[in-house]
Amino acid sequence: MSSTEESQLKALRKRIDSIDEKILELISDRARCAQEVARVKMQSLPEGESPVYYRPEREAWVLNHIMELNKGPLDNEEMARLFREIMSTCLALEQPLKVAFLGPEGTFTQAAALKHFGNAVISVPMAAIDEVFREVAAGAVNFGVVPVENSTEGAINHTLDSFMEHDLHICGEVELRIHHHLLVGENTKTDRITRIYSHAQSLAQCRKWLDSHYPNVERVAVSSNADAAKRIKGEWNSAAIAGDMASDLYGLTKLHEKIEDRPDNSTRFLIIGNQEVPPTGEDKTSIIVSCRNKPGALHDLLAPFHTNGIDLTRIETRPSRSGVWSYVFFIDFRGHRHDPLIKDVLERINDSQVGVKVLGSYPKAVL
Ligand SMILES: O=C(O)C(=O)C[C@]1(C(=O)O)C=C[C@@H](O)C=C1
Repeated sequence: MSSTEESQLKALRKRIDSIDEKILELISDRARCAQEVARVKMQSLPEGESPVYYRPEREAWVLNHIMELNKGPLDNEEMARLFREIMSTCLALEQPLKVAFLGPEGTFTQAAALKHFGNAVISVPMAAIDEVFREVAAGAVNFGVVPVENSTEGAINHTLDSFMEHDLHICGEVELRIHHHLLVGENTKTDRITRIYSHAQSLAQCRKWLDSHYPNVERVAVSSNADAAKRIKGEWNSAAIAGDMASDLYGLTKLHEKIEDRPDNSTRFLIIGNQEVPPTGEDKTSIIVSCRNKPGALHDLLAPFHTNGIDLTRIETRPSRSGVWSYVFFIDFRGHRHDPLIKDVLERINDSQVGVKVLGSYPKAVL
């Protein structure tokens, strides 16, 4: 390196050091503000109530605001991710959040939980979707994260069914781009792979790629792709399909990257809790409606949405679990349950159908 380069580097690093010192001071200032916020939340409480530290509507506002102000060179998502982590750490000063997710460690659901809450939360793996619901309902954790739909494979029925059994609120949503990789451990000779493990959904999402690259290799469905990654660590000549988190966690090698059949493969996850979230202006609402099995029932159900100009984003049908109702619709739409037009729709559906349960209104995914 020439002496001119060396002196340029030295000067730039001096500038970086001074900027870092300012950032440090500002982050500490922000953290002290969050501690003050916690104190205010404590003091204004009615008798017997506990403070609500986590405020998804405020977090969505902060992240959207940062993205509006951002002029680069970092792109909006990167900048919001940095602020996501700062807020996560500030919240941990107010209250360390415990978040249950569909485990084991290294699943896409854990990646979604950390994307939504940041890395300062305590994430707790659960063996099944229903266990995540039960853990939240029992108050053992503050929130839960469960997958609800995949762009290639459709609805996650276990999640929809669990909503019928538990009285929990949806407090948020996360969308995650799902990239699958073919992973191997150090004992596997890459030309001798005889088995490929993954979750059934992940095998399905990579079906065409597997058909053309490994048509004669046995595909074994296991309980999660993180479990697949864990298994092959000690096995000879087997591979797993899983994502980055599982690959890093178990120290595996990526033999082929991004092998999902559809490049836009993504999964939507829901945050479940006990808290109702106020409007942000960019919200979604999810409801369950049970209908009588009569001609025109679906038309009658959807008509109020049409007349009030409400944008439906998803509709799923599930068989009803009680013998009384024959089918149940899960409907997502834009807007908040407190918006006048939506209040009106909900009242009209309530009059014409057997039952409506509002699962929650929550900010549209920011990141
Ligand atoms: O504004 C609040 O209510 C806060 O608690 C502060 C803060 C933040 O760090 O900005 C932290 C946690 C909340 O979830 C939202 C925002």
